[in-house]
Amino acid sequence: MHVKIKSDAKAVGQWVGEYIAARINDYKPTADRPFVLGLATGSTPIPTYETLIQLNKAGKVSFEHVVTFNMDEYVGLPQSHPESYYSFMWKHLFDHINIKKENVHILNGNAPDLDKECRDYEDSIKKFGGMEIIIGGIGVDGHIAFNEPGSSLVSRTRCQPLLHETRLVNSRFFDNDINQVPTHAVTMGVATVTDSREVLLLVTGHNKAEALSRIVEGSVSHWWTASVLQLHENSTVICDEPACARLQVGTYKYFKEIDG
Ligand SMILES: N[C@@H]1[C@@H](O)[C@H](O)[C@@H](COP(=O)(O)O)O[C@@H]1O
Repeated sequence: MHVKIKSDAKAVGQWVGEYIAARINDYKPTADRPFVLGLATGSTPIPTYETLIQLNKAGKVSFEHVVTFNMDEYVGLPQSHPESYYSFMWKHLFDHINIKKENVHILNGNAPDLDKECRDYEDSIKKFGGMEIIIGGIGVDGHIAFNEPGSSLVSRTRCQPLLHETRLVNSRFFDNDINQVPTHAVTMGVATVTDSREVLLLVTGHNKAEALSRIVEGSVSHWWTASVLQLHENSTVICDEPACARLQVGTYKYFKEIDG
Protein backbone atom coordinates (compact mmCIF):
# COMPACT_ATOMS: atom_id res chain seq x y z
CA MET A 1 0.00 0.00 0.00
CA HIS A 2 1.38 3.39 -0.98
CA VAL A 3 0.50 6.55 0.91
CA LYS A 4 0.79 9.95 -0.77
CA ILE A 5 0.47 12.99 1.45
CA LYS A 6 -0.71 16.22 -0.20
CA SER A 7 -1.23 19.66 1.35
CA ASP A 8 -5.03 19.84 1.23
CA ALA A 9 -8.19 18.37 -0.30
CA LYS A 10 -7.79 20.42 -3.48
CA ALA A 11 -4.25 19.11 -4.03
CA VAL A 12 -5.52 15.54 -3.51
CA GLY A 13 -8.20 16.11 -6.17
CA GLN A 14 -5.68 17.65 -8.56
CA TRP A 15 -3.29 14.72 -8.23
CA VAL A 16 -5.97 12.02 -8.47
CA GLY A 17 -7.74 13.69 -11.42
CA GLU A 18 -4.49 14.06 -13.36
CA TYR A 19 -3.46 10.50 -12.53
CA ILE A 20 -6.76 9.01 -13.74
CA ALA A 21 -6.62 11.08 -16.93
CA ALA A 22 -3.06 9.86 -17.59
CA ARG A 23 -4.09 6.24 -16.99
CA ILE A 24 -7.02 6.57 -19.41
CA ASN A 25 -4.75 8.14 -22.04
CA ASP A 26 -2.05 5.47 -21.63
CA TYR A 27 -4.67 2.75 -22.02
CA LYS A 28 -5.86 4.20 -25.36
CA PRO A 29 -9.44 2.94 -24.92
CA THR A 30 -11.63 2.03 -27.89
CA ALA A 31 -15.28 0.98 -28.23
CA ASP A 32 -14.18 -2.68 -28.14
CA ARG A 33 -11.69 -2.15 -25.33
CA PRO A 34 -13.11 0.50 -23.00
CA PHE A 35 -11.42 1.75 -19.85
CA VAL A 36 -13.44 0.53 -16.86
CA LEU A 37 -13.46 2.97 -13.95
CA GLY A 38 -15.02 2.56 -10.50
CA LEU A 39 -16.34 5.75 -8.92
CA ALA A 40 -17.50 7.01 -5.55
CA THR A 41 -19.71 9.70 -4.09
CA GLY A 42 -19.30 11.89 -1.00
CA SER A 43 -17.64 15.27 -0.61
CA THR A 44 -14.11 13.78 -0.82
CA PRO A 45 -14.01 12.98 -4.58
CA ILE A 46 -15.57 16.32 -5.66
CA PRO A 47 -12.18 18.06 -6.25
CA THR A 48 -11.11 15.01 -8.31
CA TYR A 49 -14.26 15.34 -10.44
CA GLU A 50 -13.59 19.07 -10.88
CA THR A 51 -10.11 18.26 -12.17
CA LEU A 52 -11.45 15.59 -14.56
CA ILE A 53 -14.06 18.05 -15.89
CA GLN A 54 -11.37 20.69 -16.49
CA LEU A 55 -9.11 18.20 -18.26
CA ASN A 56 -12.01 16.95 -20.39
CA LYS A 57 -13.06 20.47 -21.36
CA ALA A 58 -9.42 21.31 -22.22
CA GLY A 59 -9.34 18.29 -24.57
CA LYS A 60 -6.71 16.52 -22.45
CA VAL A 61 -8.79 13.41 -21.72
CA SER A 62 -11.84 11.86 -23.37
CA PHE A 63 -14.51 9.71 -21.70
CA GLU A 64 -15.92 8.49 -25.02
CA HIS A 65 -14.71 4.96 -24.35
CA VAL A 66 -14.82 4.98 -20.58
CA VAL A 67 -17.28 2.71 -18.77
CA THR A 68 -18.07 3.53 -15.14
CA PHE A 69 -19.43 1.57 -12.18
CA ASN A 70 -20.43 3.43 -9.04
CA MET A 71 -19.80 1.91 -5.65
CA ASP A 72 -23.15 2.30 -3.99
CA GLU A 73 -26.64 3.80 -3.82
CA TYR A 74 -29.30 4.36 -1.19
CA VAL A 75 -32.24 1.96 -1.11
CA GLY A 76 -35.70 3.41 -1.59
CA LEU A 77 -34.64 6.97 -2.40
CA PRO A 78 -36.14 8.09 -5.74
CA GLN A 79 -33.46 8.42 -8.43
CA SER A 80 -34.59 12.04 -8.93
CA HIS A 81 -34.00 12.90 -5.24
CA PRO A 82 -31.16 15.48 -5.04
CA GLU A 83 -29.28 13.27 -2.55
CA SER A 84 -29.49 10.03 -4.54
CA TYR A 85 -26.04 8.97 -5.68
CA TYR A 86 -27.47 8.92 -9.21
CA SER A 87 -28.25 12.68 -8.95
CA PHE A 88 -24.88 13.32 -7.29
CA MET A 89 -22.90 11.69 -10.08
CA TRP A 90 -24.71 13.50 -12.89
CA LYS A 91 -24.48 16.84 -11.09
CA HIS A 92 -20.81 16.59 -10.13
CA LEU A 93 -19.35 14.71 -13.11
CA PHE A 94 -21.33 13.04 -15.88
CA ASP A 95 -23.30 16.14 -17.00
CA HIS A 96 -20.02 17.94 -17.68
CA ILE A 97 -17.96 15.34 -19.57
CA ASN A 98 -18.33 13.47 -22.85
CA ILE A 99 -19.40 10.15 -21.34
CA LYS A 100 -22.09 8.07 -23.03
CA LYS A 101 -25.16 7.50 -20.86
CA GLU A 102 -25.15 3.78 -21.68
CA ASN A 103 -21.60 3.50 -20.31
CA VAL A 104 -22.64 4.72 -16.84
CA HIS A 105 -23.60 2.06 -14.30
CA ILE A 106 -25.14 2.91 -10.93
CA LEU A 107 -26.89 0.37 -8.74
CA ASN A 108 -30.67 0.81 -8.72
CA GLY A 109 -31.76 1.14 -5.10
CA ASN A 110 -35.40 0.89 -6.20
CA ALA A 111 -35.08 -2.40 -8.10
CA PRO A 112 -37.97 -4.78 -7.29
CA ASP A 113 -35.48 -7.59 -6.58
CA LEU A 114 -32.39 -6.10 -4.91
CA ASP A 115 -30.52 -9.42 -4.71
CA LYS A 116 -30.88 -9.83 -8.46
CA GLU A 117 -29.85 -6.22 -9.01
CA CYS A 118 -26.65 -6.88 -7.02
CA ARG A 119 -25.90 -10.17 -8.81
CA ASP A 120 -26.44 -8.56 -12.21
CA TYR A 121 -24.11 -5.69 -11.23
CA GLU A 122 -21.31 -8.12 -10.39
CA ASP A 123 -21.91 -9.92 -13.70
CA SER A 124 -21.85 -6.68 -15.61
CA ILE A 125 -18.47 -5.66 -14.11
CA LYS A 126 -17.10 -9.09 -15.07
CA LYS A 127 -18.53 -8.82 -18.60
CA PHE A 128 -16.49 -5.65 -19.09
CA GLY A 129 -13.36 -7.48 -17.93
CA GLY A 130 -13.21 -5.96 -14.42
CA MET A 131 -12.24 -2.49 -13.29
CA GLU A 132 -8.87 -0.94 -14.16
CA ILE A 133 -9.06 1.57 -11.33
CA ILE A 134 -11.56 2.33 -8.62
CA ILE A 135 -11.53 5.44 -6.47
CA GLY A 136 -13.14 5.52 -3.06
CA GLY A 137 -13.46 7.62 0.04
CA ILE A 138 -13.96 6.40 3.59
CA GLY A 139 -16.46 6.98 6.33
CA VAL A 140 -15.20 8.23 9.69
CA ASP A 141 -15.47 4.60 10.84
CA GLY A 142 -13.22 3.45 8.00
CA HIS A 143 -15.98 2.02 5.82
CA ILE A 144 -15.35 1.76 2.10
CA ALA A 145 -18.39 2.14 -0.20
CA PHE A 146 -21.13 1.22 2.30
CA ASN A 147 -19.24 -1.73 3.81
CA GLU A 148 -19.90 -0.89 7.42
CA PRO A 149 -17.64 -2.15 10.25
CA GLY A 150 -18.00 -5.92 10.56
CA SER A 151 -18.62 -6.44 6.83
CA SER A 152 -16.86 -9.50 5.52
CA LEU A 153 -13.63 -8.66 3.76
CA VAL A 154 -14.69 -11.08 1.00
CA SER A 155 -18.20 -9.61 0.64
CA ARG A 156 -19.74 -9.00 -2.77
CA THR A 157 -22.33 -6.50 -4.00
CA ARG A 158 -25.36 -6.66 -1.73
CA CYS A 159 -28.00 -4.79 0.24
CA GLN A 160 -26.62 -3.56 3.56
CA PRO A 161 -28.27 -1.90 6.58
CA LEU A 162 -26.67 1.43 7.50
CA LEU A 163 -25.37 2.02 11.00
CA HIS A 164 -26.93 4.75 13.11
CA GLU A 165 -23.59 6.64 13.11
CA THR A 166 -23.38 6.60 9.31
CA ARG A 167 -26.95 7.85 9.00
CA LEU A 168 -26.18 10.55 11.55
CA VAL A 169 -23.09 11.70 9.61
CA ASN A 170 -25.02 11.66 6.32
CA SER A 171 -28.02 13.50 7.81
CA ARG A 172 -26.13 16.72 6.97
CA PHE A 173 -27.35 16.15 3.41
CA PHE A 174 -30.95 15.56 4.58
CA ASP A 175 -31.83 18.78 6.50
CA ASN A 176 -29.93 17.35 9.51
CA ASP A 177 -32.88 15.00 9.99
CA ILE A 178 -31.75 11.39 10.50
CA ASN A 179 -35.28 10.16 9.80
CA GLN A 180 -34.94 11.27 6.19
CA VAL A 181 -31.75 9.23 5.68
CA PRO A 182 -32.45 5.81 4.13
CA THR A 183 -31.88 2.84 6.44
CA HIS A 184 -30.32 0.61 3.75
CA ALA A 185 -28.00 0.85 0.78
CA VAL A 186 -26.91 -1.37 -2.07
CA THR A 187 -23.14 -1.47 -2.22
CA MET A 188 -20.22 -3.15 -3.91
CA GLY A 189 -18.73 -5.62 -1.46
CA VAL A 190 -15.22 -5.26 -0.09
CA ALA A 191 -14.02 -7.96 -2.50
CA THR A 192 -15.79 -6.27 -5.42
CA VAL A 193 -13.68 -3.18 -4.69
CA THR A 194 -10.43 -5.10 -4.23
CA ASP A 195 -11.01 -7.04 -7.47
CA SER A 196 -10.19 -3.79 -9.23
CA ARG A 197 -6.67 -3.96 -10.64
CA GLU A 198 -5.85 -0.67 -8.89
CA VAL A 199 -7.51 1.05 -5.93
CA LEU A 200 -7.11 4.72 -5.02
CA LEU A 201 -8.39 5.65 -1.58
CA LEU A 202 -8.96 9.37 -1.00
CA VAL A 203 -8.83 10.54 2.62
CA THR A 204 -9.16 14.22 3.46
CA GLY A 205 -9.96 16.24 6.54
CA HIS A 206 -9.23 16.03 10.24
CA ASN A 207 -12.40 14.00 10.90
CA LYS A 208 -10.83 11.08 8.98
CA ALA A 209 -7.57 11.11 11.02
CA GLU A 210 -8.52 8.19 13.27
CA ALA A 211 -9.69 6.10 10.31
CA LEU A 212 -6.51 6.85 8.35
CA SER A 213 -4.28 5.75 11.20
CA ARG A 214 -6.30 2.52 11.64
CA ILE A 215 -6.12 1.76 7.93
CA VAL A 216 -2.44 2.54 7.45
CA GLU A 217 -0.93 1.60 10.83
CA GLY A 218 -3.45 -0.88 12.24
CA SER A 219 -4.01 -4.54 11.43
CA VAL A 220 -6.22 -5.72 8.59
CA SER A 221 -9.62 -5.90 10.20
CA HIS A 222 -13.28 -6.09 9.27
CA TRP A 223 -13.87 -3.33 11.85
CA TRP A 224 -12.04 -0.89 9.55
CA THR A 225 -12.99 -2.36 6.20
CA ALA A 226 -10.69 -0.14 4.12
CA SER A 227 -7.72 -1.69 5.97
CA VAL A 228 -8.06 -4.61 3.54
CA LEU A 229 -6.15 -2.48 1.03
CA GLN A 230 -2.96 -3.49 2.87
CA LEU A 231 -3.43 -6.83 1.09
CA HIS A 232 -3.99 -5.35 -2.38
CA GLU A 233 -1.10 -5.49 -4.79
CA ASN A 234 -1.76 -2.03 -6.26
CA SER A 235 -3.44 0.30 -3.79
CA THR A 236 -2.63 3.91 -2.97
CA VAL A 237 -4.01 6.12 -0.24
CA ILE A 238 -3.93 9.79 -1.22
CA CYS A 239 -4.51 11.92 1.85
CA ASP A 240 -4.13 15.51 2.97
CA GLU A 241 -2.17 16.94 5.90
CA PRO A 242 -5.21 17.35 8.23
CA ALA A 243 -6.05 13.65 7.81
CA CYS A 244 -2.52 12.74 9.00
CA ALA A 245 -3.10 14.19 12.47
CA ARG A 246 -3.16 10.76 14.15
CA LEU A 247 -0.30 9.11 12.23
CA GLN A 248 2.90 8.46 14.15
CA VAL A 249 5.71 10.86 13.26
CA GLY A 250 7.75 7.93 11.94
CA THR A 251 4.91 6.77 9.67
CA TYR A 252 4.39 10.29 8.34
CA LYS A 253 8.09 10.79 7.61
CA TYR A 254 8.41 7.36 6.01
CA PHE A 255 5.64 7.98 3.49
CA LYS A 256 6.74 11.56 2.79
CA GLU A 257 10.17 10.17 1.87
CA ILE A 258 8.99 7.10 -0.07
CA ASP A 259 5.84 8.31 -1.85
CA GLY A 260 5.97 12.11 -1.78
N1 LIG B 1 -21.10 5.63 0.86
C1 LIG B 1 -20.36 6.84 1.01
C2 LIG B 1 -18.90 6.51 1.00
O1 LIG B 1 -18.56 5.99 -0.27
C3 LIG B 1 -18.09 7.76 1.30
O2 LIG B 1 -16.72 7.45 1.26
C4 LIG B 1 -18.47 8.29 2.66
C5 LIG B 1 -17.67 9.52 3.08
O3 LIG B 1 -18.19 10.68 2.56
P1 LIG B 1 -17.43 12.06 2.56
O4 LIG B 1 -16.44 11.99 1.47
O5 LIG B 1 -18.49 13.08 2.28
O6 LIG B 1 -16.80 12.22 3.89
O7 LIG B 1 -19.84 8.64 2.60
C6 LIG B 1 -20.74 7.60 2.27
O8 LIG B 1 -20.84 6.75 3.36
